[in-house]
Amino acid sequence: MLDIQTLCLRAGSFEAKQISFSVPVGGCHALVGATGSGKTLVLETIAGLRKAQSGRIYWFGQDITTLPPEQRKLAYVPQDLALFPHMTVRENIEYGLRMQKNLSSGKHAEIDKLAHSLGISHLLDRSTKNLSGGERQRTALSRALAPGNKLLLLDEPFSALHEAMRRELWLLLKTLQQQYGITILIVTHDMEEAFFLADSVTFISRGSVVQSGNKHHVYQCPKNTEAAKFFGVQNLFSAEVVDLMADKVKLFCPSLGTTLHVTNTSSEQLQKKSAVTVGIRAENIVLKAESSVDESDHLVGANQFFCTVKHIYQKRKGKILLLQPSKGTKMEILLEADIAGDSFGKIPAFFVGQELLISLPAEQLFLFVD
Ligand SMILES: Nc1ncnc2c1ncn2[C@@H]1O[C@H](COP(=O)(O)OP(=O)(O)OP(=O)(O)O)[C@@H](O)[C@H]1O
Repeated sequence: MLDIQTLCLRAGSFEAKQISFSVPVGGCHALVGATGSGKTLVLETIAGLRKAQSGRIYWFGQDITTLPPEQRKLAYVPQDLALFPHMTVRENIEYGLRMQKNLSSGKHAEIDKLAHSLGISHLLDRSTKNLSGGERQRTALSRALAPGNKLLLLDEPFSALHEAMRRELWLLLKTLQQQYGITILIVTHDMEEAFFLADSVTFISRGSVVQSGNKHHVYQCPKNTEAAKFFGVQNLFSAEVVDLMADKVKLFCPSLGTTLHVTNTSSEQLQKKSAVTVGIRAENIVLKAESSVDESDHLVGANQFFCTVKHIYQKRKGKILLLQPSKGTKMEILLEADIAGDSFGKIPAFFVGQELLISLPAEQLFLFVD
């Protein structure tokens, strides 16, 4: 296991404090957070390029906190890849083994096999200067894996690549992980990448861990408003607690001009009149078919209200609608609804200015006290 225990570090005026998380052997863990939150500094400290102020780093039961980088038995691929431009692809890949004075004829065969697995056999004698982005990534991964270390640290490895190439390399990385039994710690901004590659995630903000755990749990139960925003809860609004019931909490949300019932929430920290934040993912907003809207508006009640369509964005499949609540506080509050292709049977056409009845299902609402 890679076990990071209460790691503290400093770079200039920036401090990362009490960073703790663990990655089981053979697992993949994603370190995520906004730009400047300290992800690279944490990775560099684990790699041994930066000194920890306090805390411990264990890899496979060994305390590696103070070991020099070359004794940590790990591979590190920095954001800029740091390929040697004056060397060929093969010389780059062999570099680590040469440093370890471990380049036997058997190792040459292993490198050929590794290059084959990474699809760069035909590039081995080329200079790294004119490689494409994807070829550079494959070369950097080969160089990292060649010495046979089983812990791979990757700093935003695929961020500069276009979507199709990124997906191809995700699949390649998964295959290599299984083939070579590698444990991976990856820094990424990209939630899709984190969810595709990793089993667990740690979200850090301003140098502190906000939430760490299984990726599904973190996605389904973000700990606070900041984590919710980061994990894709696009719609977040201030509200006030009106009533606490056994199975739900009743809120009033001025910006939406409506009463909301929220289930799936613990009311322990709540009191009547508590200020809270309520949120919903864009894909969980439900549009009601026009035929179900009664002229007397009797359908409009808790969790259901009319909105006007302000903007429509086309997606590859479906649409994003930006909706203004008709009875809200008339501030420029917009709800983002992500309408999948299969909803079009209900409402065949959308247009700006259209009035729609929407529903925010009580069990899909998040409630935060922060
Ligand atoms: N050597 C340094 N001296 C002073 N400050 C530094 C140094 N290195 C990094 N920082 C600062 O520390 C903070 C965290 O940097 P870090 O590179 O870890 O962020 P990050 O989360 O990896 O960001 P990004 O996602 O943009 O790469 C930033 O504010 C950065 O400017």
